[in-house]
Amino acid sequence: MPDVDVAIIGAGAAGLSVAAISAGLGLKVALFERGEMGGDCLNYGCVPSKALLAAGHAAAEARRAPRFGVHAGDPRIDWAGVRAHVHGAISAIAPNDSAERFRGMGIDVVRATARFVARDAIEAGGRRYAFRRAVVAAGSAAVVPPIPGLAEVPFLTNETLFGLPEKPGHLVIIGGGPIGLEMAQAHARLGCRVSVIEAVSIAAREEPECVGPLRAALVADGVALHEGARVARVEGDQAGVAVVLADGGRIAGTHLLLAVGRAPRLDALGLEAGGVAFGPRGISTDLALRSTTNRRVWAAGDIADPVGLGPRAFTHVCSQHAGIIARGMIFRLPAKLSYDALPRVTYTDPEVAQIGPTEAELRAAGRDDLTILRWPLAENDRLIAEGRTEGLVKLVADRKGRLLGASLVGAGVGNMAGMYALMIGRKLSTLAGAVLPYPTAQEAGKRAAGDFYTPKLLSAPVKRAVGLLKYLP
Ligand SMILES: Cc1cc2nc3c(=O)[nH]c(=O)nc-3n(C[C@H](O)[C@H](O)[C@H](O)COP(=O)(O)OP(=O)(O)OC[C@H]3O[C@@H](n4cnc5c(N)ncnc54)[C@H](O)[C@@H]3O)c2cc1C
Ligand SMILES: NC(=O)c1ccc[n+]([C@@H]2O[C@H](COP(=O)([O-])OP(=O)(O)OC[C@H]3O[C@@H](n4cnc5c(N)ncnc54)[C@H](O)[C@@H]3O)[C@@H](O)[C@H]2O)c1
Repeated sequence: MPDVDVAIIGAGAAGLSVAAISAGLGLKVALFERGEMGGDCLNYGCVPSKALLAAGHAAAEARRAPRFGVHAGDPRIDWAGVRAHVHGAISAIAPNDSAERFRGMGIDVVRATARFVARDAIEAGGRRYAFRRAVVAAGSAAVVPPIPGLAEVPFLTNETLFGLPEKPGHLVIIGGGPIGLEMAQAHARLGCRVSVIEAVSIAAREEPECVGPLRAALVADGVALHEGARVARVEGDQAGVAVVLADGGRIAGTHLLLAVGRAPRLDALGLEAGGVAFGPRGISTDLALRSTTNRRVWAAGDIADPVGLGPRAFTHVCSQHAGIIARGMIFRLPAKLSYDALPRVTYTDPEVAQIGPTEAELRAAGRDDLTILRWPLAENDRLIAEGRTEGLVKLVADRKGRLLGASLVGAGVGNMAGMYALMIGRKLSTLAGAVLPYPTAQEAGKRAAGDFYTPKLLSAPVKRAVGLLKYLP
């Protein structure tokens, strides 16, 4: 007889979502967490990084104010105040993810490391829990690459960066993906020297047309970008730490941050004992997020490696996964994961948002029926009024005008991502015909969508028809 209906390993965004749904539907749930409730997003990820960015953006706004005729002087950064804001944001959200709240839902929250000891049993805190179904939501951690010398120098990851008591004098960041870039801009705007060392090019996954404005903004913020740079080794330096490049270059700083990607937390899970197949990218699942080898087990969040799609490390993907698991595991309905309309936003200034695939990804998948529509933000009245005209909206549609992907760059464009996520697969006429409030940045997308129909609307047959219609009474 199983002890619990659902056993969940990990109380991050994914595990908490599955736990709340399962308990809400009356199932007996055990939730295992060895670290902080709320996982990465709350404690070491989205929340502190966005809070730090908010502080950096506030400083940048103060520096920008003279262009409006407003002179507040150069901002003074009080690092203790910045830290208080970051940790205040975590504390304000923490009750939502707390053990007390989840115990209040009737969930057995066990603060211990959990591991499979059989295909239908988990051990944690010295107790064995036989389960009907299990969900592995153990997340991912920062990759520590095999760079010579790294073991001998102090370095930061997302788990230690936000706990740093002192303001870094010169933050050297290895990796120019979303973590590296968000943290580079936040620290630069808060008065730190920042260098980013990127092996390929910054924001390499993003639409190249969107990366240009971001690169220009980072350089304007004073971030030293070293793209196409190969790290040969790291070593101690009188400044703190130095990164030596393969071309002989040397970048010395006070602090080193690693932001070179994520690896699934597969350690300590006893996946072999559970008969749960996994690979270097995570737990192998089908598109219903069910383990390919143990049909009692599902995976959710960063640790899931669904066949053909691969892992995606976003908090909103965790809730998408929870919905898929609820459908398949609890309701026994067909469930199939798709990232066709998945949004993602890098919260730099300007923000970069991608909804669905990029043009390059669609072309690589063999799509040759694409219509590309662009609208520069320089022609948007609201952004002109606010002095933030850099950026663009780029829409990729099929021949019939159905939206396949959208790429945005500009101030605050992340707030528009939801609208495009709803638009994926729909005709652009929905957006072109929508009545949007004036003046808003969203109008740029409506104008881009409208361009799909303009040539048809102004065609000779339509003009002829209008010519005849004018004679009607
Ligand atoms: C700096 C940074 C910024 C980010 N910003 C954003 C953002 O703005 N927007 C966004 O959508 N995403 C963002 N992300 C990604 C987002 O944080 C992750 O996708 C999300 O937190 C993953 O949630 P999860 O539940 O899969 O894993 P986690 O949050 O890592 O939770 C897994 C939990 O499992 C526990 N655990 C692991 N093994 C065991 C075990 N054996 N027994 C018991 N417990 C165990 C861990 O302690 C952990 O608490 C960011 C990430 C980082 C690092
Ligand atoms: N705003 C958001 O939604 C947000 C923010 C932060 C993180 N995240 C999630 O976390 C994930 C991880 O972010 P990340 O930035 O750590 O990883 P990433 O994989 O997105 O980027 C890592 C970068 O490091 C570079 N790199 C790797 N090894 C290197 C080396 N030895 N020297 C120099 N450069 C090297 C890569 O070329 C790549 O550009 C993201 O993919 C995303 O899913 C999301």
